[in-house]
Amino acid sequence: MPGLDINEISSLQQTLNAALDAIKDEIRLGELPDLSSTATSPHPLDDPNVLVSPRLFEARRLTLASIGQIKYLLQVPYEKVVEQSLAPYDAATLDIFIRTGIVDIILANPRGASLEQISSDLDLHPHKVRAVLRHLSIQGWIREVSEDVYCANRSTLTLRPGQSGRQWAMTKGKGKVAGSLLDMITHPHWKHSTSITHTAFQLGHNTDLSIFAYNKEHPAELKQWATSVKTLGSVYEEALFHDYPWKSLKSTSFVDCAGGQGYLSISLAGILPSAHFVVQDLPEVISLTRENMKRENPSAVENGRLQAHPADLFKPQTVAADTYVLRYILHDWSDNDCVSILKNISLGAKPTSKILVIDHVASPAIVSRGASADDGRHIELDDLAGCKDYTTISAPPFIPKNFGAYSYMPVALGTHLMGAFNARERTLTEWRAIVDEAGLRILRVKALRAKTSVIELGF
Ligand SMILES: C[S@@+](CC[C@H](N)C(=O)[O-])C[C@H]1O[C@@H](n2cnc3c(N)ncnc32)[C@H](O)[C@@H]1O
Repeated sequence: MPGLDINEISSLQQTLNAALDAIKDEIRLGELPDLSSTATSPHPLDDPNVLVSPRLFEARRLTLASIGQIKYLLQVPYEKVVEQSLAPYDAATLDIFIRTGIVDIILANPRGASLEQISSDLDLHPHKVRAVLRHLSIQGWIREVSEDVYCANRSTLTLRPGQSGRQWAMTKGKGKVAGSLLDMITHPHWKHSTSITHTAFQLGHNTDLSIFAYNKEHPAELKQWATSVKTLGSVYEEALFHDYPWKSLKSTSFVDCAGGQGYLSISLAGILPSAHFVVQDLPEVISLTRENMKRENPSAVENGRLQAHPADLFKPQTVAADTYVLRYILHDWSDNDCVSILKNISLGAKPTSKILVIDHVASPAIVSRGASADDGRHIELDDLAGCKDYTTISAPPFIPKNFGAYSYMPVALGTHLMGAFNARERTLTEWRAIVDEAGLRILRVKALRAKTSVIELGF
């Protein structure tokens, strides 16, 4: 048939089948429960802090990437345009689901909540509630078990109060930034600027302030923003502690640069009992950090093993430590600012110090007809059978190097970082350019069973 690349569809089918076989195999070997879309209790695969085997982790990446590529092969382009232009309603319906309390009613009724019950309990119009619920059903947030009766599923569980999904979703503002992105990148005076005060954030919020200065003036928003950022760290904590060899660093002193409310250092203090930690951040954040530390580990605060001090990333580092950690920091800043942050750390560091950058390492979206990997290695799914140490596989033919649809979250987050900070997620080539410019070296990059990696820097 003209235009139909039979090799491509056959290759993707083969990749998808192999990935699904590996998932089934690993579920059996790991004695994990079967996956079910009707289950109402979480599966170990649902929690990023339950570490699944490296082969299972990679097989899931590959499955989601293959499904994405198959969809792009088959979907009618016009319908794809319509679907994508309607994407703001994906965010809007999720927001309505949580903020009106519809999700809580559905969660409280394990056999299903009827449209009538939901509408009358919340005093909302049933036609409007139905539109929202149908939208959410086709995206897998709930199940319509009989006409107009809705049940929770495994995805709904992350929207329970206190859960990471709900905490992330409660931070507003992405719509305003996205709505001003076109004006930002075509702005007559700002279009070539990389300043944090020349972004869609300023245009969408009608302010001159950077997102950090704006949050300082809006303490409730600062608290909510900090809570959602915290989820990005806490959901990948097990992967970070397990897949990166913290103990072999033999480091006794850490500075957690722009460490926010100190959660990373609080957790690291638990696994490295003889190390000392200094968390640095802006003065308005450090008071929250101190409260957290006292609540979470009072004895480490009393004996000085956990400290919090105000410090500016753009001033010379004053603490000499074995290790400096920058988690989710450099992706908020332009290249020049990143170079300046790294140079300022270097001013206080020892020649033997290391700097650990914990951030996403993006890959280009190149699709090749042969398997491809960033570093020239060739590792297939079955090479990971029985492996305990995590390593990434190479992208098979017709799967993008960045695993395409699987990378939606970091790629979209990168777009948001551009709109909010004039920053971005970087590829290894881009990381190298910054590190070279700062007079440092990349010692190694350790991928994690997460959306982030650890980039180890030295002098
Ligand atoms: C995305 S949060 C990351 C927090 C923390 N590293 C973590 O992983 O949870 C960015 C942090 O940078 C801090 N920050 C922004 N500008 C700063 C500056 N000039 N000096 C020090 N900290 C700064 C913010 O207050 C915020 O806590």
